[in-house]
Amino acid sequence: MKQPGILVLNAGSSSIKFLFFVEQNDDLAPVLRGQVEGLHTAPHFIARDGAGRVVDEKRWGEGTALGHQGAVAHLAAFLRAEGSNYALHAVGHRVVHGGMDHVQPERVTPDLLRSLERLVPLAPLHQPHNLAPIRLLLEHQPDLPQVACFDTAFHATNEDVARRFAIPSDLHDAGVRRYGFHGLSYEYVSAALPAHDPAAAAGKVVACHLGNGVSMCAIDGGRSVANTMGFTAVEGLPMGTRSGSLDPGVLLYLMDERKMDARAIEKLLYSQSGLLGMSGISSDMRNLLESDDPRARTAVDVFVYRIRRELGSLAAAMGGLDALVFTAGIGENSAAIRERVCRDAAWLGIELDAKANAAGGPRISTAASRTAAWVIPTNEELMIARHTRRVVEGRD
Ligand SMILES: Nc1ncnc2c1ncn2[C@@H]1O[C@H](COP(=O)(O)OP(=O)(O)O)[C@@H](O)[C@H]1O
Ligand SMILES: CC(=O)OP(=O)(O)O
Ligand SMILES: [Mg+2]
Repeated sequence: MKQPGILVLNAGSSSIKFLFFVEQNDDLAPVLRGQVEGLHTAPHFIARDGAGRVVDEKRWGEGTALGHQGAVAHLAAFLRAEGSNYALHAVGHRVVHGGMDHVQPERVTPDLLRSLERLVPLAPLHQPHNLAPIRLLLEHQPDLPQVACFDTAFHATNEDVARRFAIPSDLHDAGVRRYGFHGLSYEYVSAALPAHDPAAAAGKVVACHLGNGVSMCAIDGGRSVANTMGFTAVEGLPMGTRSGSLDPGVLLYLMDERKMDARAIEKLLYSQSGLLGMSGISSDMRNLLESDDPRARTAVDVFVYRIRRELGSLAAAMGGLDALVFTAGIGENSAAIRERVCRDAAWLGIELDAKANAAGGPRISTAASRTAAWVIPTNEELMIARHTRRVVEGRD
């Protein structure tokens, strides 16, 4: 008999990541995982089994415009062959923006898809790509259960005061408000923290999702109370290629004096700013940390400085701090960035254990540290698989 499984898709702007989960000891375990990356440059597909062995790989030549549709078609063919021991039971998708109306994982219907399409302008780098495979599957396999899991949903617990921009309230009522993102990552980290630090998990935590997209979240008693990202995933901290927050007056200046239109400003803020824009070298933190170019140093300094300021702000929003948690590509892998952030946070009671930090944690603060610091690798895909199983089967 074929083992039923859940396929999870996390479709980004230039890559599609997938994992195939099956039931194991009451939880879900990945038996296949992989990605198609470089969709617009030199596409590369790689798939591994549960033990990490490469089971399939394909490279397309430089300049091949495989696109999301081509990547999904390749993935479907791979899963038909390699996944023949498994039965595809349901598909779970990461969808970055759920807007005002979608605050928990939902079964996909044509109506839901139409509603999510209206949010494309609020997440131009993510939403169109998140929705493309949903649309394809809805067309070709309408009976296959699909579940959309939203990055915004975890922040639905934020109070009104944390959500409002100080603009006329009719705009707020129309949805121009702060939503917050990386919620699947924060939800996973919150679910994992009690096993490490039950007292902090019941208390006040700031989690730092430092990846290509970067945000920080204040979590009190397991509930999100504030997030550095807002209406779109461009607010807050500087990111790989996104600017983070800037004086709205800059936008008016760019329009009036530089004659830039919305598309040109979008390109500037989403694709040409952040670490890449400041350094002129790379959006990849590894390259900047290795470089001795002063512009690379400036980019890293600004990145760390903004984290320092946001940490104070998020701790203030909760009136205290019991633990700081690092996650995602930079947070999980860069001891140097963690060290700088923790040293800046000494005033909040964090005392770094340099050896533990160099070793990657999980606990990177000393036993005597008043406030704990942890490294907890995120797992957005497992969170999506769990949500998908719950929505489709009505159980956890
Ligand atoms: N060892 C490392 N040191 C510093 N940065 C790292 C390291 N490994 C990965 N990163 C950084 O993590 C970022 C990508 O994070 P990731 O969470 O994988 O992003 P995505 O949002 O694409 O899932 C890149 O800036 C990359 O440079
Ligand atoms: C919401 C967001 O910024 O996502 P990512 O980190 O995948 O770009
Ligand atoms: Mg990410």
